[in-house]
Amino acid sequence: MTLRLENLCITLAGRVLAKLDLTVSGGNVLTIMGPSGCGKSTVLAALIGALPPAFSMRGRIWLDGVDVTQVPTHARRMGILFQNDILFPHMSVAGNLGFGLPGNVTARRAATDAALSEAGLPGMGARDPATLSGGQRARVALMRTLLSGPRALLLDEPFSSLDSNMRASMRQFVFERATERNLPVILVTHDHDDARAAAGPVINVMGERIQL
Ligand SMILES: Nc1ncnc2c1ncn2[C@@H]1O[C@H](COP(=O)(O)OP(=O)(O)OP(=O)(O)O)[C@@H](O)[C@H]1O
Repeated sequence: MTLRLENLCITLAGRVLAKLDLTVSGGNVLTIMGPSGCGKSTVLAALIGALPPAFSMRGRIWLDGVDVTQVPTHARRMGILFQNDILFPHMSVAGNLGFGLPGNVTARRAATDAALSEAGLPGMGARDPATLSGGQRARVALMRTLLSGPRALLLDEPFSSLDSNMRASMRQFVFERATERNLPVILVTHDHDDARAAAGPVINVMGERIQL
């Protein structure tokens, strides 16, 4: 799968905030870094089709050769993961994983069981998410996103609430899942170790290369 940002230009009050023209192919990670407030999260909001009204955008967004610029968020199939991604507290782990999944009970059960195993949590579907560790919750949040069948994965500081050991293993877990599924990934981070581990190009919101 391929994600292409064609001459994307995002403005806020007449000022250019971000300018990107690039392609990310499946299994590759593009990292966006830059100071607080420079527009990193705004770029991701534009990609999922949820740009706040204060901003305007020109250019096109392509997923696998399909122009999704005007496709509404729910139909766009961009998976996004945030820092401190919240699992629904009133649902079990399996309930979280199966939320919104199509198919009958048996099909949903099979999908959530497979996701639990992949997350290293086999048989833990009935658990209350509050009883999981931070790393376990992060893996469930990723698997929930992946179960929705995204065609690209956007990561907004998804590792920053984890301690450094957990952070390294979660990074590896996320990048492996994305590679297996051939998903293009855009990672927003402040962390140089994250950027190095991503092993792809590192740019700012103007598309300029950053040397680590
Ligand atoms: N809904 C909004 N309406 C108007 N301006 C906004 C809105 N959301 C963010 N901004 C402004 O847009 C700019 C970019 O914000 P954004 O959240 O994309 O930055 P960021 O690079 O992700 O920052 P951080 O690293 O702190 O998360 C900032 O100047 C911010 O104040």
